Amino acid sequence: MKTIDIRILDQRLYAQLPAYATTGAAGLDLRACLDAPLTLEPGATTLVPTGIAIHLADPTLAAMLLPRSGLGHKHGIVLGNLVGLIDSDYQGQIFVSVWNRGQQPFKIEPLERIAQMVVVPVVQVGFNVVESFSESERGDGGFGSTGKH
Ligand SMILES: O=c1ccn([C@H]2C[C@H](O)[C@@H](COP(=O)(O)OP(=O)(O)OP(=O)(O)O)O2)c(=O)[nH]1
Repeated sequence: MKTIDIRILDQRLYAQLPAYATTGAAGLDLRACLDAPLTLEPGATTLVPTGIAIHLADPTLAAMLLPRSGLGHKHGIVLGNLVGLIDSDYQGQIFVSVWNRGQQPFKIEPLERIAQMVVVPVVQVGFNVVESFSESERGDGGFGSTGKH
């Protein structure tokens, strides 16, 4: 198992520390490190601090921030950037862009689990500039070119 360095920037999270040891779940829940509840109006987006910083260090790793299923499906609380990408050399606090795409105001409580993070492998490639590609079955067909069934 790989380990990565994590800094706890918000003292309140020390109570949650066991959750930052691996649990077998794909995603690590990220908490809204707010001082007071924050109401997000329909259509509004806000940047929420998570109280943690990670240093992946290895360029073949990245972390992705994703919505929590229940919040997204039931309340329309998703990410303003749709997916957040954490670079392997980023060392700052992780922020979540929280977007209320729903119809109702949504109150974010301090330390509420607001999004999740998953560490993913990244293949480092070099680009070989060419004039044309060797033939493939699909060619340039895309965007529904194969029909519905
Ligand atoms: O949801 C996110 C997305 C990014 N980041 C941090 C980590 C990431 O490594 C850094 C830069 O993200 P990105 O490259 O996606 O942002 P950019 O808009 O291209 O800005 P930059 O010029 O800083 O690369 O911001 C977050 O904390 N939360």
